[in-house]
Amino acid sequence: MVGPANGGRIPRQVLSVVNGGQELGNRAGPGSVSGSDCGGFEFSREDVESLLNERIKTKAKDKFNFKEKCEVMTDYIRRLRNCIRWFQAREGDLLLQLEKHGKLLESAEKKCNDLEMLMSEKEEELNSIIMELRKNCIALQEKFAKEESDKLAAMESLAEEKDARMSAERSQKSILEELERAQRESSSANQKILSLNDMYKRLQEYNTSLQQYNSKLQSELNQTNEILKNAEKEKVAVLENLSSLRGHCTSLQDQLAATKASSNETTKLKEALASEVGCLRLDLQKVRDDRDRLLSQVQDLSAEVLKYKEWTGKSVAELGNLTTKSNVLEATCSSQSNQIKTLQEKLAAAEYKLEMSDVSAFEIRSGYEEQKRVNSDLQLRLAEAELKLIEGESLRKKLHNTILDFVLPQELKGNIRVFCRVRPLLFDDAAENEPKTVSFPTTTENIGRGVEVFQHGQKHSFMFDKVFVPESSQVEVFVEVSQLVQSAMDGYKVCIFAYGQTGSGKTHTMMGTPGSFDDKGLIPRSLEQIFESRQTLQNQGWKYEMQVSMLEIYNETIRDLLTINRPGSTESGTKQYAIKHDANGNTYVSDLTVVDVRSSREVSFLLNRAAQSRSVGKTQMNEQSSRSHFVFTLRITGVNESTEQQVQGVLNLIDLAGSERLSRSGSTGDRLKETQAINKSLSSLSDVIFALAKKEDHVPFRNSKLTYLLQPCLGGDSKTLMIVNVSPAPSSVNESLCSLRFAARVNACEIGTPRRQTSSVKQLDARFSYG
Ligand SMILES: Nc1ncnc2c1ncn2[C@@H]1O[C@H](COP(=O)(O)OP(=O)(O)OP(=O)(O)O)[C@@H](O)[C@H]1O
Repeated sequence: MVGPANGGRIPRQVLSVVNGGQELGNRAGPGSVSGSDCGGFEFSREDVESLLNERIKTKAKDKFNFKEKCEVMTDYIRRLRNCIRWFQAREGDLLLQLEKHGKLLESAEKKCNDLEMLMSEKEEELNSIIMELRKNCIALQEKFAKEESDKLAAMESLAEEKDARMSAERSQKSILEELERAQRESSSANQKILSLNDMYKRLQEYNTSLQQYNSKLQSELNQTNEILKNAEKEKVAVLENLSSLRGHCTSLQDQLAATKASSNETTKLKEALASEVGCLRLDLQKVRDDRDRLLSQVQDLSAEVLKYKEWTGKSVAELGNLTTKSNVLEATCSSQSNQIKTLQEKLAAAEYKLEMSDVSAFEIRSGYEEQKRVNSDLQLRLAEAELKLIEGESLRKKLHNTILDFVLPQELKGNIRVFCRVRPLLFDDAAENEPKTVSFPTTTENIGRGVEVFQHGQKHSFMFDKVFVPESSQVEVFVEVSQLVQSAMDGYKVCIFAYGQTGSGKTHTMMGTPGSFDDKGLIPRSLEQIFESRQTLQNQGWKYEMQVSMLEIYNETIRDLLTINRPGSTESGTKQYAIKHDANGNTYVSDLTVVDVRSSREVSFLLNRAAQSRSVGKTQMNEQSSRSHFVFTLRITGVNESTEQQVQGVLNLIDLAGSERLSRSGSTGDRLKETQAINKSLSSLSDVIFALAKKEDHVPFRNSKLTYLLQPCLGGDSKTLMIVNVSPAPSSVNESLCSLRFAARVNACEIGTPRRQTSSVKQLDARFSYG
């Protein structure tokens, strides 16, 4: 290819032509040189070629577009031609129409002139009307102005009314809201009323069902009481039967033994007689042999005599000798015959005797067999009776611990029950001329349960589970608690404590008068009952082990009352006894002496020993006042191997130190300290009881040794009885009221539910504990 003569460069003007007259300055790439710098040769050949190619491409595109445009234009021209043709065809019609329209236009012009005339007339008319209207308008404007002012006033009043209406609307709205609320409330109240009615109905139904249940319970109770009575009667009858059977059995056994002895004797006699008969038979044989021998001798001698008689020549002397010899022999022979006779008689008698003894031996043997049969019969009946007794006893236990507790509601009202005992007036009380301060209501519902105290002419009434009047004996008090004591044998933790002011009769109630049969207190009586019942239950396969410990809490210090102090030893006084509760709810005191006991006599001995170690002192109110809390604990472990049952009961009997007011007790020095310690621990006891009653999260058991020791009895699952002792002395009325108020609050408490501690024999835990 031949390029331009300027070395392949194309002048800018040429490019401009190629490019359709467009300037290419703005297309210059990097490295291009401006025209002024290069004397008109600005672009390279390649650039131009690419530009040309581009231009060719656009031209080709434009050509294509132009073609399209041509086609459109051709079509357009064709349609225009069609139109022209159509117009040419319609030209005549259109001319005719034009003419018609000219005429019409003329008539219209005419009409228009007429109308103009009419219009001018009308204009005049209208002008007059307008004038009139203007006048009217002015009048109307005046009226309008008036109306306007009226309107303004009306608007103002309207605005006022609007405000009023708004406020009325607002108040209406609020009233409506209130109404709505009231309606809602009313509907909810209605609903409530409905639900209350429903609830009332349900309550009524519940009430009737409760009443039915109550009457059912009552009838069940009556039935159970009947059953209990019958069981008791049966038990008594069985016991009587058993004892008579036992008596009969022992007499039969005695008879049997006597019969056996007489049978032995008879056998021995028979054997002696048999040996005697043997001897006699031997003798007889001997005598018979002798007799035979002698007879043969006599015969020989007789033959000799005959021979001698024949012999006449023999001497007479010799003959005489022989005769005497023969006589002697005959005499011997006859005496021996006699002997034989007597021996035969003796033998016959012995043989008769032997026969008789054989008969009597047979009779005795048959009698013995008969006795044996009767005896086994009796043994069977005895076993049956014992079985019945066991069943009766277990029924008693069941009834006692479920139904009785349900009815006399230790389990319904919690584990604390309260008895009150008012002691008789003592000589020291010196109240002869003073009016009585304590009395007992006699109404049916209060009798035996109510007590009234009069202070400054005002009556204060109290109700407890049981109230003992001054005339009540120790036995009467014990009868009421004996069932509770029995519970300890059945595996319950039982705690009985006496509370009251100093000199009110706590020690009398708990310990009584030592050595007196009638005045024995709860502790010795309980122990007697427990050991008696241990004896009875032994026949049913129960084996009980008892352990005793006794301690006192004096000035917040524990003292072991069973420790054997050598003279001068202060071991017990210095030892630190720690109260511990383990994970199983058992409480024990470290290092405390625990003694195994087998009889109530052993316990009495220990009680005497403890009584000698107790801290007692004299106060203005009591000659022999207990200055410490005395805690007697009997742990009972019973195992029945035949039924594989095991029970663990604890009996805590507590004689609390007397509450007293410092002013009245006349305490000073050590006594004052004692009294303060006593009062502190008693107030801790009341704090604990009230915290439990209120079901508070924290119960201050640790505030005193007494409450910490009794923690399982107070807060746990034990059966607790508080006996509040009251003095009827008018001088003690304030203290009596305090004690009774405290007891009444305790009585109203509902704490815990008693639980029996039973397990299988394998789970036996022999450790000593308080609860
Ligand atoms: N029920 C009663 N019948 C007869 N006498 C009684 C009775 N109760 C108490 N007494 C007599 O009252 C006196 C004081 O009784 P007791 O020592 O038992 O009181 P206390 O409450 O234990 O006193 P303290 O707290 O000071 O030890 C004693 O002489 C006791 O014999």
